[in-house]
Amino acid sequence: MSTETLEFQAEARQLLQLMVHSIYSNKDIFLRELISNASDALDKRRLAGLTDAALKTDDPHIELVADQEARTLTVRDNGIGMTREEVVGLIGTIARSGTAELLRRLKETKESAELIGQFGVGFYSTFMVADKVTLVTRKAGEDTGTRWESAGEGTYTVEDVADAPVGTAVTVHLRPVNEEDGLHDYTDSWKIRELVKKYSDFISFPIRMGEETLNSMKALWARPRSEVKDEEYHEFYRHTSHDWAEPLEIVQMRAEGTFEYEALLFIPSRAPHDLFQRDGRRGIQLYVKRVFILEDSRELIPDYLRFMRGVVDAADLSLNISREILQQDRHIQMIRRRLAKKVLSTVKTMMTKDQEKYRTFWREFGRAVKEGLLGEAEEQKAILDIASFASTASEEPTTLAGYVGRMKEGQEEIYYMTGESRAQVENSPHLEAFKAKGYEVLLLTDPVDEMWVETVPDFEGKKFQSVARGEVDLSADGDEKVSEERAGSYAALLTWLGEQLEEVKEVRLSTRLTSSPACLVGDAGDLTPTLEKMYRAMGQELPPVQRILELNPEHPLVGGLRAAHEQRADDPALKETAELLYGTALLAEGGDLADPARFAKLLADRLAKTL
Ligand SMILES: Nc1ncnc2c1ncn2[C@@H]1O[C@H](COP(=O)(O)OP(=O)(O)OP(=O)(O)O)[C@@H](O)[C@H]1O
Repeated sequence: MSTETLEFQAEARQLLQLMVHSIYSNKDIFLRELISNASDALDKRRLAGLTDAALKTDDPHIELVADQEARTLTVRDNGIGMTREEVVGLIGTIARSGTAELLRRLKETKESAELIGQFGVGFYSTFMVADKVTLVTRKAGEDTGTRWESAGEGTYTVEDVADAPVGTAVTVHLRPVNEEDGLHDYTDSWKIRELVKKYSDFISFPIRMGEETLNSMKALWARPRSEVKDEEYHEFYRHTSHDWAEPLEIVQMRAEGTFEYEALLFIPSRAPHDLFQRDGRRGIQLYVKRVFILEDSRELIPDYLRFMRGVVDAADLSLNISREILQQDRHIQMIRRRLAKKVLSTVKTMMTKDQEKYRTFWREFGRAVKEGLLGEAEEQKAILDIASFASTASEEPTTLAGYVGRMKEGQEEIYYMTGESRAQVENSPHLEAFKAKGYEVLLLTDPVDEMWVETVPDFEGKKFQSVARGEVDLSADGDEKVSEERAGSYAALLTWLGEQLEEVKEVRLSTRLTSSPACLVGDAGDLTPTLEKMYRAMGQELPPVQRILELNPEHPLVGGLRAAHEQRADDPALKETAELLYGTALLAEGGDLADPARFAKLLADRLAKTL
């Protein structure tokens, strides 16, 4: 095939623009990106060689060649290489799903360097230092190679080459040195040594310059923590996670005995953009005796900790292990449990040692971690210990231990209210009496909250009790309970209302209200309105969930309605009042009226009469 000139895909072009105008202040990183890609390609070739011996190489390595006269730096690997189609598909376009989102956010924010790092631009970073980049590659097992070249401006060329060795060579035609602009002399062997040492020391293949090997190739997870500099951990994190920001915490683990493994995990400092996407990236890299085996092994960490990054190196697995086998392997399941436990205990330590860090952790990942509450009892307990929730006590979230510590005398249960937002929940009528009497209520507004409160029985023996469900009795001494006498005087109204309002299954007097006339509550096992909505949104057919209408006998509207009902039970206007009362209760908790137009008309007619 002859030379073709092709256009970069629109998104790729935009990213390139950002690179050419160099938004990173640190331009040095292009080298680690190229080395990182070369290392990945060598991993892939080794894996391919396991099934097809013809693809093997005896001496996998990365080679750096600087030419001071020509002002070029070449990074060459004898890895898997690319076909012509792959070059066009992988280098000319950006397939990653987050890119559109990234570009949208880049337009909105100034922290572009950080953002970009979160998504990783890899190869394109070369255009920060180059005015032209040439890539020559041949895929292992193919006869023809491909030459790709671009000045980073909109187009690139591709052509076949006959004599390329297997692997990939990227030649960066360097722009003039400009120290002020952070553009160093990348043909200087000292500079190259420094950068390799700094960013790529842990790469497990030799990085050579001439006869010299520049990196130590030591697996970081195999070295004692005291011997490894934080920067080294951070570089390694960056290599495995493609996250620009420093990790929040490092979690290291080693197990000896019948099944040996080492783990070096990182808690990122912020949630990845795809944390809640089904096809989002998750999982941990699996190594076997220092040899890379699998990317993103979901089997190694429970799903609720899917944001964790890092490496597990297991000594006793086969190098040929497949995902299918991993899923069933007993040892892998054990590793997963142990890692989860270790991560949770690390966070627990963080809570006492570094509050700020803990708060960041929970803010970024709490929503995912809470999914673990739907799992096994042992994990539930560990997660409840590190969880925080919004609460009526303060603007800051509280831990459950904190809540229990503030419980009022005689209070047996942990009160909570679920809903869609803090504002909606906090102002809902159900909370009135709790607020008035100084009971703290947890405000649970994540979708997963609706579910775990159903399955988690208690925290330290204190049951979770919804303030919007079942009967509540806030009166330790009984004086606030609805007296028999009062109940009797309302009996007729309650029965009548029950007949008028088809939507409710019962009408009763309430002790949870102080200023609102009415509210809607559920029975203990009933679906909450939010859950009902969620199920419907997922396409499930449900019979309408009937709730209980609770009335505040202290409210003039309720008192007035009783008096009116005694005098003229068959007045049709009373039925409308009942409807308005019900509709108001629904609106107050943020619910949706079945027939808003009818409600609006009834209300407008009533208001007109008051003028
Ligand atoms: N030296 C190489 N050998 C073989 N394939 C390569 C090489 N460099 C890049 N590629 C291919 O091109 C793709 C795109 O590379 P690029 O550096 O832009 O992104 P990435 O490495 O996938 O992501 P990130 O930058 O986040 O690490 C790679 O995923 C890989 O498939």
